[in-house]
Amino acid sequence: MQTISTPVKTWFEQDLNVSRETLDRLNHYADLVVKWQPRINIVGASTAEDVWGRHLQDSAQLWPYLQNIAATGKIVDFGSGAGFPGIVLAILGANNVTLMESNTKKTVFLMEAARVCGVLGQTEIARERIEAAAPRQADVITARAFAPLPKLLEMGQRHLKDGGHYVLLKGRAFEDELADARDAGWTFDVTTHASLVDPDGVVMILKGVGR
Ligand SMILES: C[S@@+](CC[C@H](N)C(=O)[O-])C[C@H]1O[C@@H](n2cnc3c(N)ncnc32)[C@H](O)[C@@H]1O
Repeated sequence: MQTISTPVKTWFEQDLNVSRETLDRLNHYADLVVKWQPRINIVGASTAEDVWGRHLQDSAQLWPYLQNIAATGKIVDFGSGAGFPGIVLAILGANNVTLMESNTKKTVFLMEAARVCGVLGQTEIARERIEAAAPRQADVITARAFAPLPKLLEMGQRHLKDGGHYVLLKGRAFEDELADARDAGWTFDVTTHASLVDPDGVVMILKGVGR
């Protein structure tokens, strides 16, 4: 079992109000990430020591911004890697999550994680390059540590349905990325919320994206 600090556990139990069963599934997932880490380097080795704080909570902090669409809406997670945030969102209750990941070893891990965590029926694991994949008609596109904003929007618009939006985890360069996206001709309404995990990072929500 991976160590979970008291504040992180309290946040999951009280702020997210997750059930015992969901916490157990997240525990299975955390164990699997750490077990596979030496084999395929799915997360940074140093971050595997605090998989709950660095990866699970970081991903789960998106949940309050997605909860209202998660039952029926389609979430497409770009460059899911080990499943952050896509697998975490499925465990929390998102019913229709597409995990787009081009690396074969990572998609093998994602299949195993989805099976072990009981979310295979809620997830599509797409071993594809996002630029080449068939349009997915997403209600929401999520991404963490995937690509700078102009590139992400370039790839995303084809997969987003009319009226869809982005919910992104962004690091300290988020203001520069917003400026770069505007310089590239993108228009959007943006809201940012301080990250609970990265002192310089934000949850970034982009609506009405166009060019
Ligand atoms: C830095 S990792 C981040 C993984 C995960 N989102 C996380 O936060 O831990 C970026 C991932 O995007 C995947 N990726 C990069 N370009 C891609 C593309 N064009 N299509 C699909 N996946 C891509 C890589 O294989 C890699 O697993």
